[in-house]
Amino acid sequence: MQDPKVVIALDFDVKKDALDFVDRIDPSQCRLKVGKEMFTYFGPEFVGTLVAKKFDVFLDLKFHDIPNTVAKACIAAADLGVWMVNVHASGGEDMMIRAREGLAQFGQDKPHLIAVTVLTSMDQRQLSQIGIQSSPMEHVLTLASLTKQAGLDGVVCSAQEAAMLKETLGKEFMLVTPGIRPQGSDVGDQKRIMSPQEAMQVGVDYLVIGRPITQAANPVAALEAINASIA
Ligand SMILES: O=c1ccn([C@@H]2O[C@H](COP(=O)(O)O)[C@@H](O)[C@H]2O)c(=O)[nH]1
Repeated sequence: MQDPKVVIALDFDVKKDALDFVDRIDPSQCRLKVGKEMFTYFGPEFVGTLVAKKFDVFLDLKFHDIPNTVAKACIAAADLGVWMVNVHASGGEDMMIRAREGLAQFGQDKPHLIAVTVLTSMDQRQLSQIGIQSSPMEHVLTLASLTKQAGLDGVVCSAQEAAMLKETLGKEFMLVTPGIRPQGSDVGDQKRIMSPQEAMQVGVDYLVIGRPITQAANPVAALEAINASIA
């Protein structure tokens, strides 16, 4: 498969379980995401193991700190050979610019740099609890516009905002969407969700999918079914 669209969120808490799963899948069929849980348990060495197995790895640590610290963290991620790294857009334009500038030294080998807008687990009620009165759609647009202005490659958003963002910010601006739920799967803590097929139809570039695959009775079959549904 050229350019696999599914990025599996490998949120395992036992390294052997994760590696058993990884050994049953092919890098041509999906990419892998390592987030805060696995990175905290198993560290950079685990990321290196996945890279050595030829997987494209999205290191989803959502950096959010002062510009100098975030730039150096992004450089450390690039040193691991990851395909994609991210920061929080709410860290501001200066922080995002410094992160982008820090990665420039990697030339053609630099990872994609994207920014998280509004977490897919958040809805209008939760936004207003943290003092944001705009709708999720409006706030995603504000943060995605700032991200584009800072020269990053794209954003993490929900698929519900994809059509609006592609229309406003252009087709080249990459959209990476968690909160993907195949019909009938458990929604869990996600609020702004969409099915894999619908997400592809509205222009999403990469679908981040965790539990609907990793906690399925047969995770490999679950991945195959999703890939078939979006082929
Ligand atoms: O807005 C965001 C940003 C990141 N995530 C991460 O994606 C996966 C989703 O896993 P599921 O099991 O498919 O819900 C998870 O690792 C999150 O940390 C997100 O969900 N929303």
